[in-house]
Amino acid sequence: MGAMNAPSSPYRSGFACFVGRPNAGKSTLTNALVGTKVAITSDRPQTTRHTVRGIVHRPDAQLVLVDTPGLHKPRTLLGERLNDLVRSTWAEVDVIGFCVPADQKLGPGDKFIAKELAEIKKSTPKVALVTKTDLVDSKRLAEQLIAVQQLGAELGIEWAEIIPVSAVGDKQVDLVADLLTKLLPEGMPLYPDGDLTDEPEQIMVAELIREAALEGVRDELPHSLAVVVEEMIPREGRPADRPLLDIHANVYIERQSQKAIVIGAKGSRLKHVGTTARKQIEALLGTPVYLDLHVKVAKDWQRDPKQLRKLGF
Ligand SMILES: Nc1nc2c(ncn2[C@@H]2O[C@H](COP(=O)(O)OP(=O)(O)OP(=O)(O)O)[C@@H](O)[C@H]2O)c(=O)[nH]1
Repeated sequence: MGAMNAPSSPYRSGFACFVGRPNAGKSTLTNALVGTKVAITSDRPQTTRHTVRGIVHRPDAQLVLVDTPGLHKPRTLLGERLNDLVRSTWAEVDVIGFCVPADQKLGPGDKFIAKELAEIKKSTPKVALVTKTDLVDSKRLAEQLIAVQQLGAELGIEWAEIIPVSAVGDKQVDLVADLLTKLLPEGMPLYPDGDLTDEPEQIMVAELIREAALEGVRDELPHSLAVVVEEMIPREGRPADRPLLDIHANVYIERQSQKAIVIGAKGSRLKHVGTTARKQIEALLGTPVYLDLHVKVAKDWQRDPKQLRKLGF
């Protein structure tokens, strides 16, 4: 039978990244597509600092999602590095998804990013994703779809697709995967089946600690906190059925005065941060963890290239 039928569609593989202003729903959509929590989401902007990949495996395609930090107006060296990282990621991927939330009018932030997008080579397909459709009625959604269409026309971007999607409401998530994979080049699988992310574990662990340390004090320490996992080693002499992973991590802040905020009265806050992070790390790695946290001052690390390198930027 097979020989007479139209040839089956070729295997496709490649990279996609979602761009959009902070809080546009990029991480949540990545997680919904991959089906497991890989990127760190939060209801506060700019928590995604590292390139985190999620991998969608399909019988006929493999879609590797590269999650970038939000592009923003650089104020510090760190800001510039992040923007460079974003741009170099855009230039390398096979398809770009431009995310705009349905519940907010297009603003200068979206235009700033769309303008950058217009500069990316024509051969890279660009898809517009109107996210969070569960938050609006159909009239508002239609308006947003038109606004996105017009923004593209204004800037000379030809959208390969404009797709409304709700990651939280699980509406059209599969369609997004279908349409993105169709736009990928033909090619072999890039990762072994079953891999969900190639983000090194230490970076994911550091992200979880950073999230916990920022909880509730983001206004006081918005960008001045970095976490480095110094080591992760299985505790020696444990019985095979009761393993324990020792994790030593440093929380870096910029100024001595911020130390008190992180540590709290008699160390109460740091203890809470440690417990919260430990539970999440245990869930991520599937093993009991002993987490040892130290708070250190790295003076003005955002402006110092040597410190930035040490902190992984
Ligand atoms: N109602 C609803 N909320 C959503 C949806 N997708 C994301 N959100 C919420 O919007 C907020 C931001 O989502 P993220 O996925 O962290 O956004 P992001 O674009 O990755 O943000 P940055 O990492 O700051 O760039 C979170 O509170 C999410 O829960 C959705 O489909 N529906």
